[in-house]
Amino acid sequence: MNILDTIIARKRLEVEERKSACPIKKLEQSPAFVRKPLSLSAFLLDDQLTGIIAEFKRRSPSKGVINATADVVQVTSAYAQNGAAALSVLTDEHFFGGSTADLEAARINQVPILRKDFIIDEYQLTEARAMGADVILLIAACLSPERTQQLAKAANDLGLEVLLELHDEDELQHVSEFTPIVGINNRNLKTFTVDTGRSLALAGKLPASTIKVAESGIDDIEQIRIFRDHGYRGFLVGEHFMRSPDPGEAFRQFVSSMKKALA
Ligand SMILES: O=P(O)(O)OC[C@@H](O)[C@@H](O)c1c[nH]c2ccccc12
Repeated sequence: MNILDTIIARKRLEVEERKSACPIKKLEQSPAFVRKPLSLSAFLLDDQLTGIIAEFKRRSPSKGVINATADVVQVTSAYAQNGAAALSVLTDEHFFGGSTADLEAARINQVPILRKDFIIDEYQLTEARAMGADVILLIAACLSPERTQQLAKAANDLGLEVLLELHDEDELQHVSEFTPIVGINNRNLKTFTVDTGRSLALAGKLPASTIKVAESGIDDIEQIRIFRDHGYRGFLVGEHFMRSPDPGEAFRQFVSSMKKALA
């Protein structure tokens, strides 16, 4: 079994446990349920912002512990105050050290929040809405095209936007009217190999109207310039900031150099 299969197998059990612990009706009573979600598309297309979706990630199966001490409110607030177009917050506990509480804490910020998790069931969409997320991730590598469409439509019906994550050309069939924002993950979730050429290779194969996001392995401004030249409007960056003892400050410095370099 590859790592993605292992994660999904565990996720299925977790979701069943969560369903019995907290019925949908209860999730729907959460205060976050009545707020109007923010639009990732609008924030990504806002030229005053950077296009960066800045991630809060404590650890990962490929890298182990990335940052054991970072404070979610401090870091995500620094991201938001320094031009992040959106926040990505890991909510998977077992493999990434994230939690619902992390996302709820990040909600003090007025920028879109992506619930970064492995979504396989409608219940997780209601959960995402209840914890205050604006956007959910759907990973083509662990869903059939039909299932992707169903989940994307259900997410839209709940007022959530979707970031559809693809890794290769075969997964293009997952794209539908419900997924106008597409991320190309440079990391293969089955083998962990990272190749930023993935985003470049797939850029031209997406429908022209797609809002494109380059994901993973991004650690310098020159890469962002190249992605932009290939039509990318979004850049999902985690480790490069989280690796720093002060990820918020690392983000601020990155953005300041980026403004100078890309002015
Ligand atoms: O830390 P990086 O290399 O900057 O990558 C961020 C993000 O793209 C990565 O965390 C990610 C992309 N898709 C995922 C799916 C699940 C978990 C994590 C991810």
